[in-house]
Amino acid sequence: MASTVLQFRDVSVVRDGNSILDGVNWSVASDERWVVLGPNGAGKTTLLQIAAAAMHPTKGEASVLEEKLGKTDVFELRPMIGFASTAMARKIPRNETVIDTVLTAAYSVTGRWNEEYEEIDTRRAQRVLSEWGLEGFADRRFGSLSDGEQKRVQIARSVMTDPELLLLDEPAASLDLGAREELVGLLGGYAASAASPAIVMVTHHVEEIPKGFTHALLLAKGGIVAAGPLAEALTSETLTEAFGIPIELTESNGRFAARAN
Ligand SMILES: Nc1ncnc2c1ncn2[C@@H]1O[C@H](COP(=O)(O)OP(=O)(O)OP(=O)(O)O)[C@@H](O)[C@H]1O
Repeated sequence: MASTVLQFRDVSVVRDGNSILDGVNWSVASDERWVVLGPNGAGKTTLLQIAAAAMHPTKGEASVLEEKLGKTDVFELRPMIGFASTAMARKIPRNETVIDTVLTAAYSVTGRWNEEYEEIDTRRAQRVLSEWGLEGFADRRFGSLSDGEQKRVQIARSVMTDPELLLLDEPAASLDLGAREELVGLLGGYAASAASPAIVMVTHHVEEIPKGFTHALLLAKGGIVAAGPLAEALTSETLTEAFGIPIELTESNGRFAARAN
């Protein structure tokens, strides 16, 4: 049976007197795959920071994996959350090998030092690499990889610990068309598996929504414009409202495209 992995009740985040998030009510179940869309500055990354137990709401209440933030040890919670973002990627040493980049997730560190890894960890890291199309890359240096390969390593790292919640902040940003399609295809396969955790992916482009994603959250100015099953929450009307320009959304075979109308 599905459990609730995220529960936001009236969540607000205030910085310098400005509401970055304003009264957000949102819940995510373990079998759901969410895309989060909205204009620059809408609060998407802030929302993801709370979901990652990396930030507390200023007001309201947020539960992550059924633990209330502020009343739980976030250091116990975080290993159960996979998080891939550009900020995270910046912490990975350029000369780290790909296998160590993935393996070190087991200790929540970046940069291998003196940790001891079990054979089972190494085997799991190798399996995860092959699942993300990275066979043969284990001994390559992270800094020598293409953007597309680096993005896949970051995701492989974030699923290494078998998380119960996977957060992806713009995983396809800066990728060329081929690399994007490869990544979106892999994410679609991952999303379709019942063994995969709940997924929340922030993106700027509806073209990057993989097949198999089930729900959408549209944010604007820190508030929710629409939230729910994809077919209801992601429409020309909701995109038009969120972005403040007339937008036409089209769908073909489970993939989306959008342009100004
Ligand atoms: N620590 C902070 N202090 C003041 N303002 C902040 C702080 N962190 C974020 N903001 C502001 O809050 C707003 C929302 O930021 P956030 O990064 O969550 O938006 P976003 O939707 O992810 O934007 P983008 O699509 O550009 O990445 C922005 O206007 C940002 O400048």
